[in-house]
Amino acid sequence: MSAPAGEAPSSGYASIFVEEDLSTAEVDRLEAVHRPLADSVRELVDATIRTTVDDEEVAAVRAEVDALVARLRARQIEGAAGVRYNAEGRTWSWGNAVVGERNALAPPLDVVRDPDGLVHADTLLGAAYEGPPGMVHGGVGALLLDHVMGVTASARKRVTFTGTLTMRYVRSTPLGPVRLESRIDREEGRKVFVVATLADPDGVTVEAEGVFIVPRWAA
Ligand SMILES: CCCCC/C=C\C/C=C\C/C=C\C/C=C\CCCC(=O)SCCNC(=O)CCNC(=O)[C@H](O)C(C)(C)COP(=O)(O)OP(=O)(O)OC[C@H]1O[C@@H](n2cnc3c(N)ncnc32)[C@H](O)[C@@H]1OP(=O)(O)O
Repeated sequence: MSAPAGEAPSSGYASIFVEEDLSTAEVDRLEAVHRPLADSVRELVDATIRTTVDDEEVAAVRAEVDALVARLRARQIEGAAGVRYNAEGRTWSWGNAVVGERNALAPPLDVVRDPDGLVHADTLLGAAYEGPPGMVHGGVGALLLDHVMGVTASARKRVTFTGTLTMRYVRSTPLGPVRLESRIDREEGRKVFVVATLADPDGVTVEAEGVFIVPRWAA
């Protein structure tokens, strides 16, 4: 996708960075209403994978789930949730694949930025994130690292995009509690070099390096 220098691409990003006339209190209130629904759907995903109830019960549950989907679809937005912000500088991206408050596919992940520049997040990866038996899918590790590293690079509210991401899978990551840690290594012009790790309780399982770029149109 290319755009004239200094402008956001005309399709795609420009239309998803939307300013909305919604107070921060109202955004917080809506999140408090919708987050528990995503939590329940996350439970549904886990239960769908692990259930051993009989065939008739599976069919009956499916009918109920289909009915619930129809109720939610009674009123919905067009397309994806996008990235929105208000006049107070509050941003929200409810569909984000890693931290979307309404996204049950996203593991519950709170990203914390320490004053010394360390960005970290703890989460619990269950059956829905499996790759090798009992282990975290390599792509899921990359997904979480990409996001946490992107947040790290986007310090001071600048926009960065992942340019190049390199992973070294040191050993398999068992499903269960994991911790991500990330920090800026150095900066060169619009390029931000970030280093990060994914770890289980016994130590580092994946080492990552990434080049995150402030796009020409956002510089
Ligand atoms: C993504 C949504 C972000 C939402 C942000 C919202 C709010 C902001 C607040 C907080 C942010 C919070 C969280 C961040 C969230 C998530 C992280 C997830 C990140 C992603 O999920 S993001 C999606 C995947 N990502 C893409 O979809 C990128 C597609 N791509 C492009 O959009 C362009 O390709 C771009 C922008 C990469 C470059 O375009 P450009 O025109 O600006 O670059 P240009 O050519 O001028 O190069 C300038 C210098 O970068 C070097 N360079 C160029 N490309 C490189 C590459 N790929 N690797 C290494 N170095 C590269 C050149 O070699 C030159 O280096 P030198 O100056 O030394 O010569």
